[in-house]
Amino acid sequence: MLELDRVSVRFGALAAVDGVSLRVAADDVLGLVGPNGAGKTTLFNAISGLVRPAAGAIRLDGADIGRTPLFRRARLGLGRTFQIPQPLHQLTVRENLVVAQRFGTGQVDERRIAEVLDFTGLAGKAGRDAATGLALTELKALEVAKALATNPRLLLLDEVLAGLETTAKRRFMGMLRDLHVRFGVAIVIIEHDIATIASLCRRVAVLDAGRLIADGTPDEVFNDPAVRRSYLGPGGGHA
Ligand SMILES: Nc1ncnc2c1ncn2[C@@H]1O[C@H](COP(=O)(O)OP(=O)(O)OP(=O)(O)O)[C@@H](O)[C@H]1O
Repeated sequence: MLELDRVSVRFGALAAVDGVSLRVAADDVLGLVGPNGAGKTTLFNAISGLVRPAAGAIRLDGADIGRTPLFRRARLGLGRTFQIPQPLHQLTVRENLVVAQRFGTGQVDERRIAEVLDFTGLAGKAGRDAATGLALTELKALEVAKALATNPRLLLLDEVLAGLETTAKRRFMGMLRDLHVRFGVAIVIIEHDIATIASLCRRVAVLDAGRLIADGTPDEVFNDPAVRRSYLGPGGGHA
């Protein structure tokens, strides 16, 4: 469904994303990993329309969306979350979903919102102030809920699991697996923890200094000498 063809993003002299070609299929759960500053978030920004690539093509279902505005990409089925949850201040959880849904679909679908609140475990918190009334796990769930409210076919998840303690992380991973099956959404997830990626994803892509250096099953990728050198360090230990 999504095809990146030699995509590059530059900030001045820095090639933050450097000639990346990658395909994501409708049934993929793809892990995107790499050291800090490798270009993962920038790649998400290019796909979702927050930054414009200096070169290369981004295609969704074969159509070039490289110059398509952000909201239109959302309406084509691209959903994303942000690394640092930023709910709208002075709006409730439910109102945050309404705003996100209106942006991403152009309308408000109460049934979908109720379904998403229920699915993400936020139904009991729907009336809370989203910026001040939620714990970290709930804030992360709200990020996913906002994206889900827009009926995405592909969800880009930027470190949604980071900072969660073990039990909450396990529950959250279960929710992501269910989401993939129940809503038929393809997932690309940025995550630093290798064990998490290996358990959640059938496929892993590795970025290093803006370049894609590996793309395969977790087994293939994490045993690739180039990945071990660059991502895991010279000793091959955990990052
Ligand atoms: N708006 C910007 N202006 C200038 N440089 C930027 C900008 N955004 C990102 N960069 C730089 O681009 C490179 C890639 O950053 P990016 O945030 O995409 O990496 P990342 O792999 O997501 O890192 P992390 O794992 O730390 O989140 C870094 O060197 C970063 O400093």
